[in-house]
Amino acid sequence: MNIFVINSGSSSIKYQLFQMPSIQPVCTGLIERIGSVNATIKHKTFIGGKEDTAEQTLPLLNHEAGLQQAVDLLTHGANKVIDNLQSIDAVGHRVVHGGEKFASATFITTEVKESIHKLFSLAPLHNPANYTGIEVAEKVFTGAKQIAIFDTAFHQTMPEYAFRYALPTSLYTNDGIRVYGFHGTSHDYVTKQAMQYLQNPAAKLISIHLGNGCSMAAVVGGKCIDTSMGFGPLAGLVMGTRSGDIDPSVIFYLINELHYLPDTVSTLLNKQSGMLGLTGFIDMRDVNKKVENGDKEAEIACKMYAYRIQKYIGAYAAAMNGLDAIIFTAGVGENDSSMRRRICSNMDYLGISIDDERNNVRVNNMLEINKVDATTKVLVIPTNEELEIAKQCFELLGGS
Ligand SMILES: Nc1ncnc2c1ncn2[C@@H]1O[C@H](COP(=O)(O)OP(=O)(O)O)[C@@H](O)[C@H]1O
Ligand SMILES: CC(=O)OP(=O)(O)O
Ligand SMILES: [Mg+2]
Repeated sequence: MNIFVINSGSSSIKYQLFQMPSIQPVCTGLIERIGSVNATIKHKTFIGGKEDTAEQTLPLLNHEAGLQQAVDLLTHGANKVIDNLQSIDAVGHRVVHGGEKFASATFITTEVKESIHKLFSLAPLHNPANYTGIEVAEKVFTGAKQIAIFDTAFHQTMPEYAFRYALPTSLYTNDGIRVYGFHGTSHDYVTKQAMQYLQNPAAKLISIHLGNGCSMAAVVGGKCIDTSMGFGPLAGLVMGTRSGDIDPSVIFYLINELHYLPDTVSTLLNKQSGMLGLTGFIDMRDVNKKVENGDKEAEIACKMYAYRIQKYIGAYAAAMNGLDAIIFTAGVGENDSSMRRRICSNMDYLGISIDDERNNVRVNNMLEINKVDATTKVLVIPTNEELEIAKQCFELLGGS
């Protein structure tokens, strides 16, 4: 069964084609800097044990243009992997916000699309791009089932005392204002890997997803009990362009005293804050270069980024009344050993202590980086949201 997975981010698209039940992709792709004249596409194919990569830089003004390009690469040129688009049986879409409605993989109908559309304002960097992905896929993969996998679904197991805000009850019951949580597919994937590795199906785990968006989840026995993002993907950790937790009084001050408009505040917190606001750079590799050159602002930004994560680790160890392992994943979590070192410093009270030599090893699969005698495991686990999405689609379609 051919399953094509689309993971549309704010400025990137990741895609993978699987011939399920094989979990080895036939091809993978990464399109970055969408919205610019210097967008890049990296299209990798894995056929007959041979890996091939095609790379190009081109103008891509929006997600639609990006997806069209990906579709062309699937069916044309030296790196094509299928003869025609009709051979795709299902398209799995990562959808960031699904509200309270969706707790598992869902066939996309007009009503499902409406629900995704209604949530645009709560996930402004993501749901519009996810929606475009669905519309394009419906047009080009006309023979395929369209399936949505929601970032919010994994967090639906949170207890009510963890997902409610202390606001008047009607704002929850009538208006759905509560914690939803995001990156669920990633937290689900890496915690399952960790449980298997630890051979402990009841493990108390903290999953730390550090990409452009960053979030953490406390997971006991495979079930999420708390997470750092909230009503939208803006709360919690310091991110590439998002502020994470701030006192809501700041927003009133911006509006009432500094005369910001609500939309300008939204843009400020979603697109101009985080590492970008603190250092002028979104990409942690650029921030790290500034730190190496002795830049004080970049140093304090990295300290803030790590300190926020340390505080959440403490909170989640308390929430779970114990801790077996913490997991680092996504772009920064998987690749940035200096940030992992910062986060794991002065955490021996919680049994967290990393081995510098192991922390600096670079591999593409799971790595245990704690000292051998540390009581809490520290694992680096590459996430694979696309594979998890393909598996959930396959299951929904009756495969096993
Ligand atoms: N070698 C590296 N060192 C530090 N950070 C890295 C490295 N490689 C990637 N990153 C970070 O990973 C981020 C992207 O992570 P990713 O999980 O792909 O994010 P997203 O899915 O949100 O686009 C980049 O912004 C960059 O900061
Ligand atoms: C929800 C979210 O922040 O996703 P991403 O990290 O892909 O931007
Ligand atoms: Mg991501």
